[in-house]
Amino acid sequence: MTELSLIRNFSIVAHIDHGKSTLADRLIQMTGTVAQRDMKAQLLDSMDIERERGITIKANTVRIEYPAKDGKTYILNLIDTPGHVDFAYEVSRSMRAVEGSLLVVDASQGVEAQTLANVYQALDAGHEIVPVLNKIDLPAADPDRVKQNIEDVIGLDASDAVPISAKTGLGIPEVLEAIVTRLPAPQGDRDAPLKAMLVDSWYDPYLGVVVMLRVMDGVVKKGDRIRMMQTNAVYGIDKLAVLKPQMVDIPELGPGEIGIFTASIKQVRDTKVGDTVTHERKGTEEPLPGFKPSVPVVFCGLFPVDAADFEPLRDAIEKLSLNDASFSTEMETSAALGFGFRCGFLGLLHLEVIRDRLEREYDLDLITTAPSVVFKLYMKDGEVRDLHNPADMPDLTLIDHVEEPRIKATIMVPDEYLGDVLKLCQDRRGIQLDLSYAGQRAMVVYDLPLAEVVFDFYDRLKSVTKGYASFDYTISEYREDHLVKMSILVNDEPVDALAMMVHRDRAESRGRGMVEKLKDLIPRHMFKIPIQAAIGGRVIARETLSAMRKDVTAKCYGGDASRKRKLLDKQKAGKKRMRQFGKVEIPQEAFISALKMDD
Ligand SMILES: Nc1nc2c(ncn2[C@@H]2O[C@H](COP(=O)(O)OP(=O)(O)OP(=O)(O)O)[C@@H](O)[C@H]2O)c(=O)[nH]1
Repeated sequence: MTELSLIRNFSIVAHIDHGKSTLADRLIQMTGTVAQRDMKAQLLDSMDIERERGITIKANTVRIEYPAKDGKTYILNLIDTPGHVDFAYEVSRSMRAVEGSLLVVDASQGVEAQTLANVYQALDAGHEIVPVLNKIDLPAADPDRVKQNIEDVIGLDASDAVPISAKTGLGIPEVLEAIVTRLPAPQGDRDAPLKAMLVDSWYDPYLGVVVMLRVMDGVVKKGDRIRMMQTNAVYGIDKLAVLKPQMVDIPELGPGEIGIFTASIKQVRDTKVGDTVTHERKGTEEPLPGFKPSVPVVFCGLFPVDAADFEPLRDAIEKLSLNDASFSTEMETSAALGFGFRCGFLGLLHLEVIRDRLEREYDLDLITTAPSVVFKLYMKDGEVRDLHNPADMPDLTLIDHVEEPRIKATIMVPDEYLGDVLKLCQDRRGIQLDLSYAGQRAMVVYDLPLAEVVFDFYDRLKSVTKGYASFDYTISEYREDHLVKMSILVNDEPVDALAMMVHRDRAESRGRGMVEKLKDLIPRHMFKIPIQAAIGGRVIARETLSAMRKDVTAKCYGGDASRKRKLLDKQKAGKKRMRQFGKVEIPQEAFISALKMDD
C-alpha cells in the first residue's frame, strides 16, 4: 500500500494525432517501467495480441514508479480514456478516477475541437491541468502562439506550459516533475468502508472479464467478496493486479490506488462503467454520485449479403458484444433483406468500428441500412414509444407528435472555409448558437438534429474544408419537429430498408434526390421499373427506369464459349452484392449511396 502523498493519478487529454500515445510511451520508457531493450518488442507484442485476440489491451493505462528530484519515489498512475466523442459519457466517468490531466496540444497546430471537448471534461471532473506543447521539434512549431491560443480559447493559464517533443524525448523529465509538483495527491480514508469506482472493463479470452477500478476509500484484497452497487451482483476476487503495463499481481489496493481484478464475471455487460464497487459485508451505504448507463443513440440494420451467412453473423455479433456493453442488438427481419440484426451504437464512429470489424475480422459481406436515430413517438392515447427503425413507424393518424434528439456541435475551422461550414450546418436544419474567433480560426457552435448528422456529415465537413475542420458534439435534448416517414417504392413495392424519417419541409427534395439516385444505381431490367418516394399514401417524387433492350451476351456472337462463361461468371460475382427484391435486383451500394445527401 502506498502513502497517499506519494501517489499521482492522471490522464492525458488531446485532440487526435497531437501525440497522446507517443507521450504515454515515452513516459513509460523514461521511467524504466519497461526495460529499454524490451520497449519496442513489448509494446508491439501487446499490440499483436490485441489484434490477434481482438481485445483491447490497455497499453496506455500504466503504473509508473518515478524517483523524483525531491528524493522520494512516487507512483504515477496514467489511465487511458477512450478518445472519441461517442464514448463521451464513459470518458467523463473515468476522468473522475484521477485528479489531474496533461493537456497535450500540438505546437504546430493549436487547440482543436476534441482538445476543447476533452479539456472541458477534465475541468468538469475538477482536474488540475498541466498544458504540454508537443512536437516542438517541427519547424512549423510556434509554442508562443499556441500558448496564447490555449489562453484565448480555453481560458487556461498556459504560461507554465511544458514544451516537449514526445518523438525525440525532449522535455519528458520536465513533464514527470510537473506531474509530481503540480498535480494534487489523491485523498481517501483507509479505515472507511470500501468505495471504489469501476473505471473500465474488457473481455479477455483467458481471464474473462477484467475490471479496472480506482479505490476511493477502504482497502480491497485478493479473495474479498465484493458487490457492484448498480447491478447488486456479488463476486469473489480471483486476481488483483496492477498494470505495468503487463499485469503484476498485488495483495491489496488502498485509497488512491488504481488496479484491475478478475472475478469470474461472464460478460462486460455486467460491469457498468461508473458503478461503485464495495464489500459484500460492511460495505459503504453511499454509492458514488451521478451514475448513469450509456445508451445507444444510433441504430441501423446489419444484414448478410448472402443469406447463408446469417449464422456466422450471429456468432460474430455475439463475440463482439461480449467485449462491448454499449453495442445492443436484436434480430430483425426485412422484406427486402431477409434475416439480420437491428443494432444500436453510441454514435457513428462506434457503428463504423463494429461494421469494419465484422467485415474484416469475420470476413462477412454485410448490407448496412441507413443509420437512424431513436425518435420519440407521442401517441394520441398518451403512450410514448421509442422508434428505432423507420420501417416500424405506426399510422400517422395515431400519433400526436414526434420528437428527435438534438446535438450541440462545436466546429473549429480556418477562416476561409467558414462560409461553407455555415451553409452545411444551415442545410442540415442547424441553429447557430455561437461564433467566435481565435487568430485565423473560427469556432462555431450549432444546435443540430442528430438525424441530419448521422449519415455523411463528417464526410461533407471534411470535403468542404479540405480536412481542416475539427468537430465534436454532445447530445443535448429531445425536441418536437414536423417529422414524417418517407417510403421508397420500387416497382410499386415498398422497400423497407430504404424507409426513412425526414422533416416535412424537406421531404420533397429528399424524395426527389433519392429516386434520381436510385434510378442510376439500379441496373436496367427487361421491363420498366417505376421508382417512387411516398409519404403515407401520397407519392411525392417519381422516376422511371426504362427497360433494357439487349442481352449482355449477345455481343459474344454465341461462338466464344469461354468468353461467354467469363461474362456470366462476372455477372454472378456482381450478383453476390445484389438483393433480389420482388422482380427487381437492387445492388447493395444503393442502400448506402441513395441516402447520402448532396447539398
Ligand atoms: N515531429 C513529431 N511528431 C510527433 C511527436 N509526437 C508524436 N508525433 C507523431 O504524431 C503522430 C500522432 O501521434 P500519436 O501519439 O499516435 O497521437 P495520438 O494523439 O495518440 O493519436 P491517436 O492515437 O490517433 O489518438 C504520429 O505520427 C507520431 O509519430 C513529436 O514530438 N514530434
